[in-house]
This record gives sequence, C-alpha cells and structure tokens, in this order.
Amino acid sequence: MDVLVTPTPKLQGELQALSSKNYTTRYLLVAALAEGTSTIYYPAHSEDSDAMRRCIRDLGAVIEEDDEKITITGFGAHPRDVKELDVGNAGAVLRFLMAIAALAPDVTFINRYPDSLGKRPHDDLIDALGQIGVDVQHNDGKLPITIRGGSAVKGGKIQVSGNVSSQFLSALLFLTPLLQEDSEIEVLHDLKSKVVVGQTLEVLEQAGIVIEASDDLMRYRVKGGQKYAAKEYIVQGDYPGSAAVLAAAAVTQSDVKLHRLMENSKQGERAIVDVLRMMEVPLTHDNGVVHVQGNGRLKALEFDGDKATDAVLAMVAAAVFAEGTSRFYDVENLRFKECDRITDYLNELRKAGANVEERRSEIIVHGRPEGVEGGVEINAHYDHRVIMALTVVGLRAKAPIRIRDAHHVAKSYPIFFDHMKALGANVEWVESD
Ligand SMILES: O=C(O)C1=C[C@@H](OP(=O)(O)O)[C@@H](O)[C@H](O)C1
Ligand SMILES: C=C(OP(=O)(O)O)C(=O)O
Repeated sequence: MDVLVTPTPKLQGELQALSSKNYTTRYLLVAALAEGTSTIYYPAHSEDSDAMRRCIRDLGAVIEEDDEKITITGFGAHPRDVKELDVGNAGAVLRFLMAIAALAPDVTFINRYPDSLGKRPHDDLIDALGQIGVDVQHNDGKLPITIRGGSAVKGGKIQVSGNVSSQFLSALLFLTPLLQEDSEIEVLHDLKSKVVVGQTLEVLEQAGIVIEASDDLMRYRVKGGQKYAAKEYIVQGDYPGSAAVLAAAAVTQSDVKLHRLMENSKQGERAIVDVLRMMEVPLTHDNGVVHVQGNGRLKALEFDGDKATDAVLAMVAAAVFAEGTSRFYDVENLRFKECDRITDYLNELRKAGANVEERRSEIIVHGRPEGVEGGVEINAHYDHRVIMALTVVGLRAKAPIRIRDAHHVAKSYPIFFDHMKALGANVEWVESD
C-alpha cells in the first residue's frame, strides 16, 4: 500500500505515544530467559515486537496476552530445539537471538527481507560468538545464518567491535550471564549508539542480572551461572516513533500534545525535545507530556546524531524547513539500518525538493523555510523511519507526495498514519499500482 501525503498547514490534538519498541523487545527477551512467569504491561504491537513474540514462543516461551499486558513463562537457559527462526525485518531481534541461539543445538535464521535486513552485516557478532566456541554458518556475514551452540559454549574472554552497531554488544550481555563460566567482554574500536546499551543494562538489572560495567561502557565482567528473575515490567512511551510526530508538529502551525514521554527516560531519542527547543520551536515538556505549539519557524542547528540514532531522520526532516544550514554528525552507522539512511534517505529528500548533502558520516541540510516542491513519488526503501520522515516533509510541500510501500511503517509504528490523521494531517492510504 502507498500513502498520499497532501500539504497540511495545521495540526492539532492529543495522542498517547505508542509503547517503546526497544524496551518491549528487551522485556520480552528477559521474560523468556527467566524460568518463572513474568508480566509486561503495555507492550508494543508492531512487526518488530511481534517478531520477538513469535521467536521466543518458537524457542519455548509460553505466552498469554490481553489488551493491557502479556504474561510469559520463560524457558530459562534451555530453549526448545527449534530448527528455524523468522525475525522478519527486525535487526535488534535478530542480533539478540543470534546470541541466545548459542544455547540451542542448531538454529537457522531465515532471510525474508533480502533487500533490507538481508543486506545488513553481522560479522562483528559472528566473530565474537566464534571466540566462545559457537559455530556460525553465514552468507558472507549476512542472512541466512545458522548457529550451532549448546553445552560446549561456556563463556570466557570476548572482544567485540562496536563501530557498526551496539546490538552486538547488547546481544552478548543478554547471553553471557546464562553461560556456565564467567565472561569478560571488551568493546573494540568505538561504541556506536552507546545510549541504547544503557537501556540493555537497565533491563538486565531489573531482571536481577548483575553485570560490572566500566564507566565508558567499553568493558564488562559477567558472572556465569546467573538466573533471570521472573518480574513485572511496565513499558514506557517510545521516543523514536514520537520524534516523527513531534517533528510534524514543529514544521506546521500546531497545538499538539503527546503523552507518556518520560522526561528522565534512558532513550537517547528523547533528545528530539532538546533539538526542537534548540531549533526555537515553542514547546514544553512536563509530567510526561510534550506540548508543541509550532509556528512553522525553525532555526538550523548542529547535532551529534549518534546520541539519538533512531530520531535523526525526523530531526533532519524538521531541519529541511529551518532557516540556515544544519549539520548532523557522527551518523555513519545510519548506513547499516533498514536501508542506507544517508544515501537512500537523502535521495528521497532531494526528490521532494530538499537541499541536502552527504558526507561519509554526516548529513548537511540547507534549510528551505519557503517549503519544498513535492509532487513526487517516494521509495520507502523498506524503512519505517524514511516513511515517517518523508510524511513530515510532505506536510509542508507545495504539492502532494506519494510514499510507495508505506505499509512498512508497521515495522515499528503500525498506527502512525492513524495518529497523523487524528491530528488533522491529510494522509490517505492508496492501493499500489
Ligand atoms: O538495541 C536496540 O534495540 C537498538 C539499537 C540501535 O541500533 P544500532 O546499535 O545498530 O545503532 C537502534 O538503531 C535500533 O533501532 C534498536
Ligand atoms: C534500526 C532500527 O531497528 P533494527 O536495527 O532493530 O532493525 C529502527 O528501529 O530504526
């Protein structure tokens, strides 16, 4: 399905932010790794969180769900001997479960998105798992991937590169407490998306796991033979998805309130609020409610995008209409996401009429406060965040834009267009031809 975005000068209304994707995937996983029954309140519903639900069920977790909560009886350190897992297009789910598959005899992760997840590299995790005796068969570091683990995998010293994705380190942090022996993990090179590792450590601690981490998050000591506790968890609101809604409010005349966005969240993408403030967008953030009263005027800024990796595309979309030139730096790992979020995204922005430039690890935006031309068809590149960001741009284009295959928004935010409509955006689903 495609979506037609017709220019919309005003947005107004109140929404509940959807539930955090990254906390949902983590709570589902730690509940599955516990032996008792855990309860997760307000879990996210999206393709990625459904992928984690499906895979932990296949691995032996028993799941019951109603409108408010999900209860999970876990398999502890003993997943069922499943032959195949389908993670859809979910990178974090794949990487976390590649590590957990080391507890099973022989699991193959299939390749259902050859043009998206199928192109993403997993070499650093494959290499790290190899160091503790996991046999990994792969297609040049990519899917399909077969993991052969089992009782021979005991823990030990592991070095893992962090300069492509933090998910490889998070994956090892979920696995190593369950191994028989103690482990020491050292992160080599750099650690991208470092803030997300904070979310991993927070969830591990909530699940009763003890990990000694160095202050710079580059070294870890993990005792083996630990057990995940069965607990109750509450999922907070999602900043990465909300970033697109807030950016939409920022580029229009708006009066928009978004609830459930904790001020002290560990999600790096909460920086969307500070970034919009620095862009001089009128807003307040109190008691978990972000209230944007946009007047359509924004100022350019410079921002270290690695601090808020999944909100950068929304920030860039806002910068398209700012006065002056904005620069988002330290964003090279955006190239290894659902698509190349620098080259592919900027190509689509250019089509819509934005004035943008790319460097290897930077996005530069020469703002056009007068608006962009629009009147084009956008390729979604299988990327929910490209779809949401181009919607923001379409609201302030001079002619409608059509986003091809916009249904991929469901990877993280299936009701994004319902939410945008509720705020008054002129967005409608149209059959692809
Ligand atoms: O650990 C996680 O849940 C995630 C980590 C980040 O990936 P990278 O570490 O690859 O930047 C982020 O982009 C992704 O959406 C979710
Ligand atoms: C990159 C993302 O997810 P993942 O890496 O889990 O596919 C995302 O949600 O923007």
